[in-house]
Amino acid sequence: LSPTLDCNGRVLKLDRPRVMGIVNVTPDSFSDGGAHDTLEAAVAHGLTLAAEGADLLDVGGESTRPGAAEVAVEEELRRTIPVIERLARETALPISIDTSKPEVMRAAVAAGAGLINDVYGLRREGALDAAAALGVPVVLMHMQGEPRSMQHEPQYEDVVAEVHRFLAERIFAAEMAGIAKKRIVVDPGFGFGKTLQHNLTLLAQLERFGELGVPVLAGLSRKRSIGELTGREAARERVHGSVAAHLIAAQRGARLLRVHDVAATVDALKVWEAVAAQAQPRRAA
Ligand SMILES: Nc1nc2[nH]c(S[C@@H](C(=O)O)c3ccccc3)nc2c(=O)[nH]1
Repeated sequence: LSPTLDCNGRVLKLDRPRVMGIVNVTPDSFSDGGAHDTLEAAVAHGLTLAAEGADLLDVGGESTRPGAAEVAVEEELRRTIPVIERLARETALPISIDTSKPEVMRAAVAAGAGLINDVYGLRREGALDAAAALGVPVVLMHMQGEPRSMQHEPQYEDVVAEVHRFLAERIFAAEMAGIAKKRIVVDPGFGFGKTLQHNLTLLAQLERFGELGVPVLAGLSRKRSIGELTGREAARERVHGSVAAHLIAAQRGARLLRVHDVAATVDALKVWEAVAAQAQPRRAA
């Protein structure tokens, strides 16, 4: 399987695991918090991740922190659109917009974004039609419940089967709305309505999602589960655990890894790729 995604003219090859660098444009991610400072800092951060070897940049304006209040569409636009415009001009990388709102999807693609990354799986009103009309690839992620409530004792009969079924249904819904299957990526949504045990089970059985016939994205970077396993309270001290988790995800078929720490992940994947190339006959160039 060597799919490529045409992201608004910028091609993302998924012939091997690729690194999606996270550019959070939420005031709480840059201490000064002023709008202009936030914009400059976000653009600078995106350029740094590009220099570290990111294959694409994921721009998000809404902190989907559990318990977080919804961000109004105007605020989300104010945060993300200027950053996407600047990054689209200053890097050749594909840019994804991390949003669930159709208005933000439209404005982001107009500003140069080439991929929609929706943690809500295009379930908001108008999202499916907006994504279909925009003609860019989409990431469909599983979430149980809503961001505010998802971590209140999440439960599953069989977490892999239930997440698998949800993603199969979202793929079907997307195809019915006119989104070609070759433009779809799926994601089990680590940390979105899952306990540590659920996340570990999903990672251990990540290959199951390859059965859906579309590329798989994994995003564990600096998440609570990594903190619980390593005892690292501070997010920035979870780099090693995050790299380990993403290497396991790559080993189990993930072709997109959504990470904060691009340089560390790129290095780990270079080691993985060299060995993977040994194991099989010459991989397709
Ligand atoms: N496709 C895809 N998009 C994503 N956006 C995010 S936000 C997440 C974080 O820790 O980055 C997060 C979760 C909860 C609160 C704050 C931030 N996580 C994913 C993911 O796992 N997959």
